[in-house]
Amino acid sequence: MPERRSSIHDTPVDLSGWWSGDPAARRAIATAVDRSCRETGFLLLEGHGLPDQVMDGWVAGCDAFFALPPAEKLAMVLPKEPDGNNIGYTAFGEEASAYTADNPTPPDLFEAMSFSRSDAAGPRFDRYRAWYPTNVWPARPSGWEAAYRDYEAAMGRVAEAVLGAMSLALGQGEHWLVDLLADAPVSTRANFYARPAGAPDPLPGQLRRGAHTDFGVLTLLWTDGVPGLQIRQGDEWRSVTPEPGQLVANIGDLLAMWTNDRWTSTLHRVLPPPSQTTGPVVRRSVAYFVDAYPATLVEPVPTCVTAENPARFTPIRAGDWLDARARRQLASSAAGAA
Ligand SMILES: O=C(O)CCC(=O)C(=O)O
Ligand SMILES: [Fe+2]
Repeated sequence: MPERRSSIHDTPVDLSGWWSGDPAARRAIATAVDRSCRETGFLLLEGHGLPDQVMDGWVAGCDAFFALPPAEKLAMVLPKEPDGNNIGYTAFGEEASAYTADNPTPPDLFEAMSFSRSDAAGPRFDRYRAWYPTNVWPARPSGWEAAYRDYEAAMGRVAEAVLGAMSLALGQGEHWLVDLLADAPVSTRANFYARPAGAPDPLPGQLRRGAHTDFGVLTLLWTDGVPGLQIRQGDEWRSVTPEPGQLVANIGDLLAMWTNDRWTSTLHRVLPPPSQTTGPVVRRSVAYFVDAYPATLVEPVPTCVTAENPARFTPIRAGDWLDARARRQLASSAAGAA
């Protein structure tokens, strides 16, 4: 039976009109973004301007890193910041995303490597330095940091366009989110989901990535096209499988709060390969997370609050929200674990 794909496949959002600056083209994109954000909180992006060779260069470095001997990768496990952003290597079995949604499960079947924005200099960042760690690069693969810089700059432009369209859609003027998030923590996480040949089937309830919502404002996701990502729609899980060249965008908890739930922060997960798969199945993804400056107060915007739909959230500082959510995803903090 063909897997049930999400309706977002029928209505990808084409950003190509954004780059001309034409106000009518920008408004049309904002309308499309608003529709997708209301319906699913997930968008497929085309015309996003991220050059293939930039993404390919970055992903080639990620592949080379994950292929290193385990000891070399484990040397990149860095101390966890109790309040702040974490960079470095996440070993297989270290995290379970579903804990953040109050659903204890066995650990997720992935490893990851995370990086922070590399332009966070100055007093405003120093005040919250733990949220803006300085990236640490392994000796191998060579050239990976340079590839990151190119990727980071190009993805930053995509994020600006999407945030601009979102701001217009919310009736706030196109610079609203871009300005509000100029100093936000931004992180990139390369995910590597390896199932070696002959691996035992996962434990009951064990996924490549457990069901969770993203904590921040906006996530831009590249995947290699290998299926697995699903989003929750009513009572169903629907598959999201971008075509080559498409990016996935989804909103996180903080934007759901800012929009007073006009846009939803949708539960999503990554399934393992079908049981009794004998050969190896690798899946790779790269997530670019835009959060919000820790001191920023997040509260429903006036354009999303009416007499019939009063504010559903009390104001919360972004840092308090992000920190509470991040603490819960370490496997060791699971309900019932030590
Ligand atoms: O690998 C994927 O497709 C999704 C990863 C994800 O949800 C995340 O990193 O938050
Ligand atoms: Fe996610």
